[in-house]
Amino acid sequence: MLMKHGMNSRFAFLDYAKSCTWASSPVFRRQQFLIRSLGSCSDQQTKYNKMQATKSLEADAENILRTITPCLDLSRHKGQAGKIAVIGGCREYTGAPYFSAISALKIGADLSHVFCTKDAAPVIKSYSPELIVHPVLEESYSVRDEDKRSISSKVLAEVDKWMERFDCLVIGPGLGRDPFLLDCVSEIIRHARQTNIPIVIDGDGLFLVTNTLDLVSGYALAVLTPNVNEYKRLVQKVLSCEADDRVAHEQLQSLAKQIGSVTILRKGKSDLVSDGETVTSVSIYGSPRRCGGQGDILSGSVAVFLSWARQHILAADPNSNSSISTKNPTVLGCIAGSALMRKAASLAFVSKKRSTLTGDIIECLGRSLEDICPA
Ligand SMILES: NC(=O)C1=CN([C@@H]2O[C@H](COP(=O)(O)OP(=O)(O)OC[C@H]3O[C@@H](n4cnc5c(N)ncnc54)[C@H](O)[C@@H]3O)[C@@H](O)[C@H]2O)[C@@H](O)CC1
Ligand SMILES: Nc1ncnc2c1ncn2[C@@H]1O[C@H](COP(=O)(O)OP(=O)(O)OP(=O)(O)O)[C@@H](O)[C@H]1O
Ligand SMILES: [Mg+2]
Repeated sequence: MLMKHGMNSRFAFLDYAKSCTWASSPVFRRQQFLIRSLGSCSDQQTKYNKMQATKSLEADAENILRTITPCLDLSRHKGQAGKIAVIGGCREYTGAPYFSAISALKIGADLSHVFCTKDAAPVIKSYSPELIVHPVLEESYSVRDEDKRSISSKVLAEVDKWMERFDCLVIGPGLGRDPFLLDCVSEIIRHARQTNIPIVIDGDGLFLVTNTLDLVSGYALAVLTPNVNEYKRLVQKVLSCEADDRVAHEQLQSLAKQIGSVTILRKGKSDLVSDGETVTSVSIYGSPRRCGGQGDILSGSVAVFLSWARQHILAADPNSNSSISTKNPTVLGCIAGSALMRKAASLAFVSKKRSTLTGDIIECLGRSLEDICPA
């Protein structure tokens, strides 16, 4: 019907449809949503056709994971398999940055740093001697108003000393929502962009970015990993409507496009990944256990695979037939990170069932990668 009349008569179409029972059908409501979200520009018909044609293809996740994971080679030196930094960890949350940073190491990164508040640092250090922990962030309660400017510069200088060494930053696990701390983290994001360091934004980092979209808008090396709540807030803010599962793929694609250049990994029963151009799903494995902390594992996992995907693409023979080397590395990183996290969760669930915790899943990361891509 819509195609027959063309988009010029879309309002006539809506009027007609409202008057019949079909107007209350899910198909009609879905079309209405699409039409509204297209705006009123002249190439609506093309846009509409494109959106109708948007198919979320299930990713060939294991193949991607196998292709981008670097070989273990005696000639390589420390650091070449990845240096990751997590910006997060405050008085309330010390588990989240730990889960993210330790997951990066367990998957195969060489070094994993955590930049957190002074209170959180000794706690995070006590979980593991493997992590390099920097107690540099400050929350409002410990800073006088007159000192805010100088402390903010100090925080930034501390992080900047290290910035260029990192292959990827994960911003947000257990960060908290203190306004002064978030202001400092905004500056860290700006510096990461200037230095072209990829960033994975999760947890409270998404709270910050949702309220200040400019921080990531137009940055192709930014990945957002929202859970259900975080996704709803992003959709409300950016698309001015409610998240709607009936048009999940189109909505995700519009969201990524509207924010500009970023890649979004929407977590859920199936993980959906879009950079605004394509939408891909990862539905393999997974577990029915929903303990907190699995998203933190995912953020560390995506950071490592994103770094490996970039390395793989840089080293790829331009004449090779591998279609993977022509893909967006942020999308590849999301697909591989998601698949590995879901496989580890399913393995942990087989042995731990209802008592599966995040630590159990982390313990399964190595075996999961080994099953797919033997060392
Ligand atoms: N062991 C740990 O330290 C863990 C810490 N975590 C951290 O906990 C923090 C919060 O993550 P969640 O996954 O719980 O985040 P959610 O956004 O899913 O929920 C946070 C809380 O905010 C509430 N909320 C919903 N909408 C809101 C709005 N518009 N404004 C303010 N609050 C709203 C929710 O009801 C919920 O109670 C993050 O920093 C996250 O990284 C989690 O990763 C879980 C594990
Ligand atoms: N219903 C589901 N079925 C299967 N897997 C799921 C389901 N929901 C989420 N997951 C998987 O769990 C992982 C974490 O997603 P989740 O939505 O729990 O993140 P989160 O809320 O940010 O976690 P965190 O507690 O670490 O903050 C994702 O990789 C996703 O694939
Ligand atoms: Mg989370």
